Amino acid sequence: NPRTTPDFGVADLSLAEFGRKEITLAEHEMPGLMAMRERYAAEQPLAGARIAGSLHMTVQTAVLIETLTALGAKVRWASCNIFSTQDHAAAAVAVGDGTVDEPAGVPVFAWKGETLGEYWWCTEQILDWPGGELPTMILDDGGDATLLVHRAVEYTKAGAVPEATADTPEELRVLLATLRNNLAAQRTDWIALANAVKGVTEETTTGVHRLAEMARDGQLLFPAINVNDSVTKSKFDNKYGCRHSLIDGINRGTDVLIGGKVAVVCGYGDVGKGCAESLRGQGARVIITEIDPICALQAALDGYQVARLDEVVGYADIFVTATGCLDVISAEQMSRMKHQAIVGNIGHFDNEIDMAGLARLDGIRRTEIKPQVHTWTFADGRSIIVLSEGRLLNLGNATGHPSFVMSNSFTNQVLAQIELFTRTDDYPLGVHVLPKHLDEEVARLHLDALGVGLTELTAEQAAYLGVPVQGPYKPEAYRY
Ligand SMILES: NC(=O)c1ccc[n+]([C@@H]2O[C@H](COP(=O)([O-])OP(=O)(O)OC[C@H]3O[C@@H](n4cnc5c(N)ncnc54)[C@H](O)[C@@H]3O)[C@@H](O)[C@H]2O)c1
Ligand SMILES: Nc1ncnc2c1ncn2CC[C@H](O)C(=O)O
Repeated sequence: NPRTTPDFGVADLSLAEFGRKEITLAEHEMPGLMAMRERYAAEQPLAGARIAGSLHMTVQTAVLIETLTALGAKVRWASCNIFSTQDHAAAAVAVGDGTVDEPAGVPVFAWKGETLGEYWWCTEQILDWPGGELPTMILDDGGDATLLVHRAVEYTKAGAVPEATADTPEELRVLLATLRNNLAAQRTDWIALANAVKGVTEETTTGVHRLAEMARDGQLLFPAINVNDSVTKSKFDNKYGCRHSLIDGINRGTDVLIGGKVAVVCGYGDVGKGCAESLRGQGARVIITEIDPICALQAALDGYQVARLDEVVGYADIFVTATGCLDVISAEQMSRMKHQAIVGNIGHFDNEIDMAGLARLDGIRRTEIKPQVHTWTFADGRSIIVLSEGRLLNLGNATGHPSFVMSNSFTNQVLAQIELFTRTDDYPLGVHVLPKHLDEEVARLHLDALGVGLTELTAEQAAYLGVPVQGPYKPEAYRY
């Protein structure tokens, strides 16, 4: 790749100084990660671990990476989205304690604005360790690194990579081409690599969905920890993180006044709840679409109109998909939207909005306003504004969630990496969650920073509730 120095694939190493300044600010806002460094500095629980990381290469992720290395791990990193990298963070991690001329940090293969071919090339690099070493852990967000390993093993055993079909999504079409080249070059013994991997820790809802399907179909090659369903991840990052970063993306992308407008949020799960609150907080009249009667009822009792998309597509001003599903907004529905309606997605993948169908409409014309902001003009002259080409707009048009909420998510990632690397036998093939006492510990690590005064249970109260004085305080089935 033309942008790639021999060991480091970042956009511009000279941005490292700026990145380091923002990483230093972020560390102060990430008490959970900094506590991990303090608590485990002597023990070095990740010594010997070789972690292949595929997660948005942001300032917050830089603090995660440098926490993993502080605990003894060796790391190689790529982003899990072509638009989400913050180039100054990538440069700072790559330079590390070295210099721009002699970077000595973590090999990073990520830059904002990757092509799909570059994206899968970067993902190959985090699995291609020097000196014949193999990765022993994967840290994934959305499951693309895990998918590449599983497909590479499958095609190695089959002796060929299948051809794409007419309806193969572009992302997977490029993956097939990448694997065809990789297997032809015989650079990697994928079966040995999969056997070397002790397990994967998965960040997000959609990645967990993929893992559950692989486990159900008996295809999982190594155990997984579902980090997303730690309460201190999904009930914080997914909700409060999106509450913060959704409007950041809309504002930076369009500068349109949200107040007074009609905004549609598709999906009222953890992410949709944060999005709806965010838009209502700006004075928008928020309408929810949902398929699940329970979430639809929640939305209604939270005071939102709940409607079918077709009923509102002609008069709403802003549309946000937050479902983890596919084809939520069709090209035909976009063709019925108001002039300059804003359309964006905050779900993990770009299949929530039918961008391919939009591009196939007769007479459609795409105009770049600025990177990650495009107008799509229909034959009759009306246009819509699409953010980040249908990819997650909070990281494509803005900088994603703030450090404090990512500290909760990433402290779970560090604990999950330690659990899976040091206690592998406790995690048989399948998809697991962290025990509740660790979830509560993550919350405890973030209370002081907010001045929280936590009430202590007396022994009598604990006996009455039937819980230990120090917790866990809730049964596994409890829904926070
Ligand atoms: N951009 C980010 O920073 C960020 C952060 C966390 C999660 N995510 C991603 O956001 C997506 C949603 O995550 P979540 O944790 O809220 O999942 P969730 O399962 O809690 O919520 C999704 C909701 O969408 C609903 N839904 C599904 N298909 C629908 C459809 N066709 N129309 C309307 N509603 C539909 C479901 O019933 C569910 O209530 C996932 O892809 C996840 O990986 C993104
Ligand atoms: N600031 C961020 N850094 C890294 N990843 C981020 C950031 N904001 C949102 N994300 C997406 C990860 C999130 O936990 C998810 O579940 O997708």
